Amino acid sequence: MVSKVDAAAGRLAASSGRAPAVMVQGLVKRYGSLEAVRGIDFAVAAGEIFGFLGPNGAGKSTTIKILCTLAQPSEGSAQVAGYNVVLQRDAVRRNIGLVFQDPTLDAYLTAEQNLRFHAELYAVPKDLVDSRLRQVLEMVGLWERRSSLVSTFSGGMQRRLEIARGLLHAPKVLFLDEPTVGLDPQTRTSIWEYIIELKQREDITIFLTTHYMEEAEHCDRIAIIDHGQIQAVDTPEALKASVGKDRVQIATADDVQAIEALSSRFEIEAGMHDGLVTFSVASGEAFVPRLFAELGVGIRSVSVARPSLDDVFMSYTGRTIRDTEATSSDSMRALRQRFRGR
Ligand SMILES: Nc1ncnc2c1ncn2[C@@H]1O[C@H](COP(=O)(O)OP(=O)(O)OP(=O)(O)O)[C@@H](O)[C@H]1O
Repeated sequence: MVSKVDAAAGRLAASSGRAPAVMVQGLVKRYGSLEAVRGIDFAVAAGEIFGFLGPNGAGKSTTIKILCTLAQPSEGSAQVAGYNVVLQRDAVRRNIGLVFQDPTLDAYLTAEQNLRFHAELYAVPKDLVDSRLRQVLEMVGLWERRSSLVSTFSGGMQRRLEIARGLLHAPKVLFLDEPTVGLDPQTRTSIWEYIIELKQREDITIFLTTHYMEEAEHCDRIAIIDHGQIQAVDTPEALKASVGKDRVQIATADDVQAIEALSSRFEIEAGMHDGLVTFSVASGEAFVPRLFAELGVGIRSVSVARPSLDDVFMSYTGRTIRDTEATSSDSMRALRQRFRGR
């Protein structure tokens, strides 16, 4: 029998002409009696930007830890860059880059010294180090600042340098945990420009977590994870289409009467939101003319919104993204220390 993930991986391989960069099959992780990851399956195509979204405690960090070889699965298996994360741990580690949300740079070294140290750790061939160093520093716009101490860098510059460092050893898969958390909107935009450029310039797969819905829009595909299970995996467009309803908000001359009329004439359940009568319909565009013609209550304004990723998230997890603001810094800090100290 062909499993769901095999079928998905087969489609991915056929569409990209290459083996999947990440393959996860029946993955389970238990901490004592707690099942943090409950049998998940997914595949990430080579060259994809794949986003992992989920509320706090959903199992995102646990899954990333397993993929980065920092935790052992209780059941199931995972391959990264073609290597088994349990049986071929060193090969996996050589082929991945990690960027975590907390700074991991040595602030009292220059940008270049930080990168050279990393090159040694990862045994980048000596004759390649100079050219590679220049390439990644230019990519993140820090070549001119290579001799400055990291302590003089802004938060955004440090994050860019972290990304440059994560790329130095030319990993096949780059894991980014909340790459823009804590940064101002302008810096977040510029980090995303680097991520998208990275995908075009380097032959790399990017696996990231984010709780910013507008960032999830940049991903080729998103997996929504909740209570240790994957609730949905698809492109942002397809996920939004799956919600299938537009949100209509109207300002009326009499809101109570309008809500009653929507119920009696159209069998639509409406409520008040932001001081406006609010409801969902399959096609806002088609419904609005009927609304004006048949509601029987004065309408002062109408707005129609297509489903957002927030609506998608809500429909799959029952929570808004605001409830899920990530506070995983402690666990990621521990994870990073273990990885660096190996
Ligand atoms: N080392 C551990 N020992 C015991 N329980 C753990 C351990 N690590 C994680 N958990 C539990 O496993 C579940 C999943 O945690 P995980 O950190 O993977 O979630 P997450 O989606 O990354 O959330 P966050 O964004 O808050 O980090 C949570 O209930 C968490 O408390």
